[in-house]
Amino acid sequence: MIITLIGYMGCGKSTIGKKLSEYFNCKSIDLDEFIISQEKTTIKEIFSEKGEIYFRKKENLYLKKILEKKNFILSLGGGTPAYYNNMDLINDKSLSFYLKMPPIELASRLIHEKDHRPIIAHLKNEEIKEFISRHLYERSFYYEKAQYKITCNQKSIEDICNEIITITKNL
Ligand SMILES: Nc1ncnc2c1ncn2[C@@H]1O[C@H](COP(=O)(O)OP(=O)(O)OP(=O)(O)O)[C@@H](O)[C@H]1O
Ligand SMILES: O=C(O)C1=C[C@@H](O)[C@@H](O)[C@H](O)C1
Ligand SMILES: [Mg+2]
Repeated sequence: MIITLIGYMGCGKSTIGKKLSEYFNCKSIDLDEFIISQEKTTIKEIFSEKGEIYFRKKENLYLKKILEKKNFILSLGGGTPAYYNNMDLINDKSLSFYLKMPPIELASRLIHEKDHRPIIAHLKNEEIKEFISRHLYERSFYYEKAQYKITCNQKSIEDICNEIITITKNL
């Protein structure tokens, strides 16, 4: 079984992915970390040296490569679903879960962690909330293609993992 976790930056994909992999006793793969290890540089560097289009090409390439494997939890990048035919590939090969969070909560998390996230690094703190609201609205079209949607606001990491586990058990 492959479980993919989808959602905006800061919604908890990496954290939930690691926890679920402990429960299912399988590997957890983080697409951003996979890209960093394969390209031997940071995402920030890729964006500034080679540009976003190069990043999106590599992201699509590594996604396809990872989806050839079996039995793992995959935490996607925040933008992965919005490019190429990535959502079709994801839904074809895995059980996809959208970790849904309101922009206000995402903004309060990301305001402290924006430096290594090139999409928001240039924004002033007071601009972040509005940017995320608009960006999330645009991205939602793709995120909503996930097979399952988990409302994550006000829920603990454990509660979110339990919801995902329950869904997979009832399949
Ligand atoms: N349900 C939760 N309750 C409280 N804190 C959480 C929860 N989920 C995640 N966090 C915290 O929010 C921050 C962002 O989480 P995480 O890095 O897992 O998000 P992400 O979706 O992988 O982000 P990115 O797309 O930038 O990689 C972390 O500091 C994490 O500990
Ligand atoms: O939302 C986005 O477009 C991104 C999210 C991150 O996970 C990284 O994949 C990168 O910083 C781009
Ligand atoms: Mg992450």
